[in-house]
Amino acid sequence: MIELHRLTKRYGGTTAVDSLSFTVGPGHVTGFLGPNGAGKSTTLRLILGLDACTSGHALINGRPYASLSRPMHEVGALLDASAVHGGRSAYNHLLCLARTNDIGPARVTEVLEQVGLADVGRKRVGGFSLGMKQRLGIAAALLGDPEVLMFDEPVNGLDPDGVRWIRGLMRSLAAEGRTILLSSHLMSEMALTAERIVIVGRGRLIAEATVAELTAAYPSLEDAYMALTASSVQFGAAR
Ligand SMILES: Nc1ncnc2c1ncn2[C@@H]1O[C@H](COP(=O)(O)OP(=O)(O)OP(=O)(O)O)[C@@H](O)[C@H]1O
Repeated sequence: MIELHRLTKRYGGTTAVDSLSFTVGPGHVTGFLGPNGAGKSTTLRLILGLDACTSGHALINGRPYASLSRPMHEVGALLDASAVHGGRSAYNHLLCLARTNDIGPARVTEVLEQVGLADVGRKRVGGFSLGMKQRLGIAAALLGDPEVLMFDEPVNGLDPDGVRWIRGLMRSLAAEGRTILLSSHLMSEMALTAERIVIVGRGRLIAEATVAELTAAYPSLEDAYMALTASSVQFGAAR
């Protein structure tokens, strides 16, 4: 479970996350939506302790990230697939991560197979396509077999086969009773993958509802999103 209590982050005069409170429960995929600059990535970074919050707090299974003794066993995340050392092989990249959390090499082989990278595991990550790097980032998130998983735009760069694979993976991880928070701008994918939706705009909570509730109230999830975020879009192009 992920719990946010009045989470706030200011960067100078910019309030990226503004007193944000919501809970992400286990057993289903929760979609995390919002316009560009709404504060989604900042929120994910705050949950993972990669950035210090200004006030409020975020808890993973009831505890702040910093107090988790073996964090990869509790929470896994894909935030930025390109944040990998290009000179290392996929296998070695994962092995380095695994060692920091007492995870053995057999698990590295297992997750490489799970994400479809077993055949290129010994190749340098620098030569990987964006889609391959996304798969590697997902493998890293899965390494510790965590109960809580967070993915920021995981389908970026994936081919249609990969997009379908991600959809199935997210749903099966949720069906295993895990807590899945999935950030994406692809409404059609979100409608097929998520059961619950959290929408933010300008750092604030706009809506928290099931996909079924939103699609009952609006013609589609995309229509619901457009209506609910209409006054929160900061970077709309001239029409
Ligand atoms: N390190 C930082 N320093 C200063 N401002 C930042 C920093 N990180 C984020 N911001 C600002 O915080 C706000 C929220 O950004 P964030 O990246 O969290 O939004 P987002 O919802 O993930 O956007 P997108 O959908 O475009 O990825 C933006 O105004 C952004 O410019």
